[in-house]
Amino acid sequence: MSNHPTPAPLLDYVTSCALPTPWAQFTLHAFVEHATGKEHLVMALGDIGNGEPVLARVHSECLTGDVLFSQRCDCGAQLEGALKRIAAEGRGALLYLRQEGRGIGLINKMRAYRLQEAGVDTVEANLQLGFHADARNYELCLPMLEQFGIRQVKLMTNNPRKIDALTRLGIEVTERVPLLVNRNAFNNSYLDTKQAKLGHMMGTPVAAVAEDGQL
Ligand SMILES: Nc1nc2c(ncn2[C@@H]2O[C@H](COP(=O)(O)OP(=O)(O)OP(=O)(O)O)[C@@H](O)[C@H]2O)c(=O)[nH]1
Repeated sequence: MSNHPTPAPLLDYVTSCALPTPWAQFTLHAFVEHATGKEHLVMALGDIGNGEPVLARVHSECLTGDVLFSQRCDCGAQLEGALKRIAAEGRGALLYLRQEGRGIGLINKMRAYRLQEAGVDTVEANLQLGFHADARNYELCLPMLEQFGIRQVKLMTNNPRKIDALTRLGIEVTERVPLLVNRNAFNNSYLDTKQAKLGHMMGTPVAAVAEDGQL
């Protein structure tokens, strides 16, 4: 018998409901994180527990982009693009993690935006405020994916850190699906900085989410 105690669970699965969207009727699942009380979500579609790799997105909360239509980032368009792709495939999962502002929160992200308005880039702004360039970790993804029996994902991301993080957690990323959407005059230099300083794989951008969901 092992002397190692079983690690305490990071979060609890709480409940689910139907979530009709313009593209498909998802099931919304809610978890509560023990350490913070934050409510993390999974939008699921189709039979995601059948052992086949699941088209998946790990999406960090961005209230300004996801809800308030901000063009300063690509977050809202990525959220919409990912859901459209899952709907088109008829199967997939979007993990909605409450990691606003790359983990520094909304108010601090707004402070970082003010610094960017004064000329510094998105990474330097975080550092000037005393934060890491990217304060996120992805350990919650493991129990969230395990809840549905998901061990392999086709991950919609441009961020190599997400692929590394999931791989280290024991989730196999069988494929990376680029999510290049909504480069515009307001977020152009932000996206360039992500590529130059955070290692994002930005490839050839397209202007916007296409009507048919093909990105
Ligand atoms: N601190 C900070 N956070 C930002 C800024 N712009 C967007 N964010 C946050 O960054 C997170 C999204 O990160 P991104 O770098 O766009 O994307 P990613 O999640 O790393 O990678 P992808 O999977 O390719 O989208 C969200 O939590 C946003 O709120 C910014 O200028 N400063």
